[in-house]
Amino acid sequence: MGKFQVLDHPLIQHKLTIIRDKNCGTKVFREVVNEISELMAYEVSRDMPLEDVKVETPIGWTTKKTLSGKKVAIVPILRAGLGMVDGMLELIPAAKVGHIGMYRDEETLKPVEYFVKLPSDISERQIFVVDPMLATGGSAIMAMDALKKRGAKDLRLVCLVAAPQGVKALQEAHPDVDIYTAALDEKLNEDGYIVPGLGDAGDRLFGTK
Ligand SMILES: O=P(O)(O)OC[C@H]1O[C@H](OP(=O)(O)OP(=O)(O)O)[C@H](O)[C@@H]1O
Ligand SMILES: O=c1cc[nH]c(=O)[nH]1
Ligand SMILES: [Mg+2]
Repeated sequence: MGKFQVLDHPLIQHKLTIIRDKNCGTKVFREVVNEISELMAYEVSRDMPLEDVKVETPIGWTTKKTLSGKKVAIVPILRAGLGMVDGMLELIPAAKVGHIGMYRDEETLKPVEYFVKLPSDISERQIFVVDPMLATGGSAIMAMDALKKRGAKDLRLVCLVAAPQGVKALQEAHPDVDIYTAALDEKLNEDGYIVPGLGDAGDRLFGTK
């Protein structure tokens, strides 16, 4: 089973509370999602492998560490995942960015895929799929299916708020995928929204309804 981790650093918890507030407007929502994503990038990259490298400081030669692992791809699930890309890129600036377009049918809550564009070497990259909300898990599962179909192997999901049902469904469908979230909330309501959650993340990021 993949790792499941709640990244509950005090700064992350504080910032998440700011965007849960229904009176938080689009500008602040977008800025704070960006800040949380940057903090999460720091946490989810903790286990990146290192190797020794020789470096000459102004004082002399030494052997120190440098990143040695796979190259990274950040893959947002459109639209809401886009809000997490810039924050991740702040810390992992050489990452390539793939896109998976998906929306949830409002009646059935089933995801509908409408766009996939990935780096050509996706099978060799460590992949961070980003999406603020893991609700029923349908979108994340379909995104992982789409990635694996195109050769992706090393997959992690980074989200802001997860529902227990979504975590369970994703773990069952893709037991190899690690899941990182800033919060594990209580449940889903009858419309498939996370309770207490933060509402419709895409609408709040982009000012739509
Ligand atoms: O776990 P699930 O039940 O599949 O729900 C989560 C999905 O719902 C939201 O996207 P939405 O369908 O609202 O599309 P949007 O980002 O374009 O608003 C969210 O960003 C996730 O992708
Ligand atoms: O609470 C939820 C559930 C799905 N998608 C959202 O944007 N919010
Ligand atoms: Mg939405």
